[in-house]
Amino acid sequence: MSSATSVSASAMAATSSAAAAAAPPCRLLGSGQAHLRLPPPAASGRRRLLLRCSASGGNNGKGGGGDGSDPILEERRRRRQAELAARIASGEFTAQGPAWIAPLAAGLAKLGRPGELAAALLTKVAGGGGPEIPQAVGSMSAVTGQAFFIPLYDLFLAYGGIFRLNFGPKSFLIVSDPAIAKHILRDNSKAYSKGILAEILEFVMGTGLIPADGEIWRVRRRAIVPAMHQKYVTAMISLFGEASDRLCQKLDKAASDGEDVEMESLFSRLTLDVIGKAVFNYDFDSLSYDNGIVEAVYVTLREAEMRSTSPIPTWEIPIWKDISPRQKKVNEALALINKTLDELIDICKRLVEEEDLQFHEEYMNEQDPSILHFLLASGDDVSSKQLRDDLMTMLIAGHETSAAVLTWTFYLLSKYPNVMAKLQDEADTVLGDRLPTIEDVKKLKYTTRVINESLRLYPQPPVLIRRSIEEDTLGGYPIGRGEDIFISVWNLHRCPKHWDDADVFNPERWPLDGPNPNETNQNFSYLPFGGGPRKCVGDMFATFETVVATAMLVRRFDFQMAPGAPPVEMTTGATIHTTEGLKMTVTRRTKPPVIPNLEMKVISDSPENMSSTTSMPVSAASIASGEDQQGQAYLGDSRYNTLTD
Ligand code: HEM
Repeated sequence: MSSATSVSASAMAATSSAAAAAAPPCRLLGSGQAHLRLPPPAASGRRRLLLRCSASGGNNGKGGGGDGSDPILEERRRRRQAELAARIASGEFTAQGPAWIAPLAAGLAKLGRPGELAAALLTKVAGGGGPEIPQAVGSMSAVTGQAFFIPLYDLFLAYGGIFRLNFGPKSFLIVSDPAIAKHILRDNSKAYSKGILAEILEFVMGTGLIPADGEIWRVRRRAIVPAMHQKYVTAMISLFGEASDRLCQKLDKAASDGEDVEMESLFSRLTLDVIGKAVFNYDFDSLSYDNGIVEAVYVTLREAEMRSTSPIPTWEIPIWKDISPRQKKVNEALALINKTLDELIDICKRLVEEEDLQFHEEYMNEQDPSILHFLLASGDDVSSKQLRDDLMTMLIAGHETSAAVLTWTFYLLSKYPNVMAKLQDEADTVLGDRLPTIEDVKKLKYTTRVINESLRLYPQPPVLIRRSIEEDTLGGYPIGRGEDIFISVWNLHRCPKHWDDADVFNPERWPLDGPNPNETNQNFSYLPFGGGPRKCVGDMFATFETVVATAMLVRRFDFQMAPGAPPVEMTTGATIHTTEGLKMTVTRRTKPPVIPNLEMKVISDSPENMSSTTSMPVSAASIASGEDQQGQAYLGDSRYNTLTD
């Protein structure tokens, strides 16, 4: 078990202080040995329905792929699940108090120590009132020992699409219902901020697009999204191909030398190299070297993860934060990254001044197609600090996510050889030995479905975080301001009510000629890139990137779990990591003859066959024009301006 994924007494103690109101989500759900007790759920119709779902075969949140192929993991998972189920059934998790208690207690707790005591007293004495939002209170031992989003699944099956999770005076709403998710993310998004997420990411992303709220977010989103226009994404295909080819060369050597490879770290390097070039035209070349800047990026990323899972916010302790060797290292890393970004911004400014290109909607400098170049050429009136925040945000957002998608895709492929064989057939037919073009990518339909399905089983990130900044009604329950909310994408993507064989990796569930699955056509049961105005700006980029890498790798190699590889279990940072890496044996494939498949059709460009912003050129065009396929605009349009005004 990773200490990063359980909740500790100190974490809960931390949550009860004003400082900890700013604590990161995983830290709060976080790590340790404390005991969470959740109340018997209100006997609502919804809960009974979901309990039936559970009996129909719900998940499990097992480590690894959910295929039951590792008997040790399976046994461990079964034991945990049985223990949690027994505790839920015993009523240990069910609070009797009315739902207004927890928000009131949370408010009191923010008033300092006396408020905390009053909150604890209130929580203790309140009981027996008419149950409203199903509540879970108490100790956390039942949910320790695994990534924090996993036990939330069983609680969801027991308590329903919205329930409250209380730790002492701190409480969270856990949302796993598509209609409620849609309401928060899209229909009433103006009533929600990024809350805890913004607080924890501030040190590294500042007011970049992910943590930013309100006017800053609106202005920055309007500036950045147009940079990812169709021509840009098309140009990126070559970049994806070249970077993937460098990884192939590395694997080729490993195959010759008979060495096993740790694919998770290689995918991380692949996507770092890609995003550096794509965002600010910097070649980290991390697949070849470990230079200072690469190390600085990883120090910063690990720090962000540590802060989101640590029970004690040591980085906030006066004096200690200045003398701690760890914080010193982080500060040095950040200083180096900032210096490098400042230099890149300066170089790019000079290039823009010298160039003779007219700026237009699909402006792109062929030598430097980066987002930074587009922003500067567009005359984006922004401070260097804000520009750095934006670049850093995209570096992180577009790096770990894509790496995690590739890691779990290859893990799944190692467990499902029939899928791997179909994938290889498609790559042989479409690609041969060429680097992919945009036309090829459109033909890699099965590969796209494999990525769609991998993202269903392993959403990155597994939870979305919001805080209510206005009163609202969720699932029929009134909620106040200041509620911290976790939308469990993991639960949505594995809900047995919505998915047949929810835990099975089955790319065939998405017909090849059907629309590309997205939150709109799946009615918010499928949210791989979020939804509403805060939807991922890099969805199409990331889909193409992972499709190209997957197709090129399986075209050249067979992948198997290495003999004696550690079991693949999950732990969380911002995305789902493995606990001990993904150690694989790669073998060169003997090339089968390429038989052209005349049946192979290009994915249609017709709007009804497209995702809202994922995947294909129509989508790119619509992003450039600020619209999705439903004609809803995502930036710079009156609808979302109104929402954020
Ligand atoms: C497979 C890879 C990726 C996945 C699964 C992914 C997923 C997501 C999700 C779920 C969100 C919504 C977060 C929320 O609502 O709280 C998001 C937002 C975002 N993503 Fe991605 N992302 C990926 C790749 C990328 C790439 C490559 C970039 C940049 C090039 C990027 C940039 C962003 C940004 C800037 C936001 C914030 C948008 C806003 O708040 O307006 N992402 N991403």
